[in-house]
Amino acid sequence: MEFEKYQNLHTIIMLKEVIRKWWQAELAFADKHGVVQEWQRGDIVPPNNDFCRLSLLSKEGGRRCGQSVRVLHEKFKSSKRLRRALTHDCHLNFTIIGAPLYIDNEYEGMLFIEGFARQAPGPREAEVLKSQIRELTVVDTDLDRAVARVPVMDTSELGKLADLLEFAVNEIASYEAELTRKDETIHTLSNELSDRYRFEKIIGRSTAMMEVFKLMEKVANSDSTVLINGESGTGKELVARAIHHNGPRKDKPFVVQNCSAFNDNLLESALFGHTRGSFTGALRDKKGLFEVADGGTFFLDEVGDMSSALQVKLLRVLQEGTFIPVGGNHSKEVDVRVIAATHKDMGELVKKGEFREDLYYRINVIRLHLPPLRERREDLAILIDHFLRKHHRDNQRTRGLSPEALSILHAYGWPGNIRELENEIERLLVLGGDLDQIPADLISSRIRDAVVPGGATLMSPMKTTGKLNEAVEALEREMIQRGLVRTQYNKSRLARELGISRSNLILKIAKYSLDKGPDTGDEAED
Ligand SMILES: Nc1ncnc2c1ncn2[C@@H]1O[C@H](COP(=O)(O)OP(=O)(O)OP(=O)(O)O)[C@@H](O)[C@H]1O
Repeated sequence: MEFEKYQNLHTIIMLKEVIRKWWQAELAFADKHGVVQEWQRGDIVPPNNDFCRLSLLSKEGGRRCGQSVRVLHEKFKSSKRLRRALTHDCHLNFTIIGAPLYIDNEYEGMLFIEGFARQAPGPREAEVLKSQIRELTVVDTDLDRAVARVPVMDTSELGKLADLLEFAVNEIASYEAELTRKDETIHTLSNELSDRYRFEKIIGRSTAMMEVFKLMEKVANSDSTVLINGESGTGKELVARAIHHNGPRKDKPFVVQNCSAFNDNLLESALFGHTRGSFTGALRDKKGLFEVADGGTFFLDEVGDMSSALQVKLLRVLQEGTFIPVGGNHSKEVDVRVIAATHKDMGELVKKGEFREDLYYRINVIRLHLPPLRERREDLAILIDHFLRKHHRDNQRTRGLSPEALSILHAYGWPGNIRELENEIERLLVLGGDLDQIPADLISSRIRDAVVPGGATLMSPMKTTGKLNEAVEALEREMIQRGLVRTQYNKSRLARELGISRSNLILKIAKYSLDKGPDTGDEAED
């Protein structure tokens, strides 16, 4: 379960605010394996308690913090009867309080707050704390001040916090129950819809696509000519096929020709066929595609690119159902439904005299406009999901995209529309096939750079006022700190990612006291 999707719940936003304001603490979530995904990703909001901050941001300390959270998680996991908030003392002897989240009677993880003492540390406890933290990391803070600032919570405060946490998990559970109810309704509705429309390969829930489906349903059973208008990659051919396969001509051929693919002579011969000897190389009679499509549907893509001579011939087929092959004397008769498509503004072409007005009115009987992906962003999530399933190979491990990868895909403009999206997802599945989640750094640099220039990650908003050099240092420190956690302290890899030398990175790590000391030699790849 992804906790990210609850971050925007009004209740969770309010609770986070209240907890920050009254207890200067951060609400966090450990998943059903006891893992705090945000910590794992290096997305650590520095806690108010300096000891916890120092510990969480150091390698060994971070491991121990995770371990302490897991102990409380194991308690919940071991018994379904434990539904109320519980506390546990962490490796630094501070309290963690957590409440289990149950969805559909299944344990899904716990919400927790950590890092406060039940009473102010006495001199002996203070000494123990100081020496514990010095063992874990290089200390950049006045520890006596840190001891004095340790947040303290008495039993009655703790009770309030427990109530809030229990309230939050109940809110999430009811939200999920509501979603499941909605999903079931949508499922039933969409089953009914797909029975009616049977356009199941065309994915889209946006209002714009619903209009398209409605119109498709109307035109599928008629014989009218349809003009599909839309940018490249918006699904014009897919829609044309669906109209054909859902209409009375479905058992007859569906033929496709792109009118911009050939020169005029070749296109004429491809469309209408030719007779033997009609031009050099015409060794025998050849059927044209209109004849091949007889009884079925002819999809003429990029119809706006047709020359005026061919426009006349097309008009004749549409009006009379007849044509004369290249070099022939006799006209042939066919029964073909034409679906034309273009990415151009046909009205404009008519105005400029580049497209015959009579032909335009003949093919523009029913106009179906396919909106570009950037105008129906609400379809992005289901399209991504659809392509992940479509291109997922059997026994492939990956379950989906990381939250950061998803945010980048959602922020991108998709000039190449659905084709571009499909290609990108297919590529990501190939590259990230063995990873649980596909990380953002596998996304094509073209897309990443368009969203976050320079390849930076999507970070929390930075300070935009104050001294520039301080802000730059703060950003540098944050990028290195998160990068160290993300790469599990693999400095060579991080230096490569940041585009600096390894020795420069080590200098910066020392400058910002981000490591415990000299290399321990236990890095994954160094
Ligand atoms: N709504 C959709 N749901 C699922 N797949 C889609 C959808 N729209 C398009 N696709 C997929 O995107 C790709 C491009 O679609 P298609 O070839 O129909 O676009 P087009 O508008 O005809 O493009 P062009 O104008 O460049 O020929 C195809 O693989 C198609 O299956």
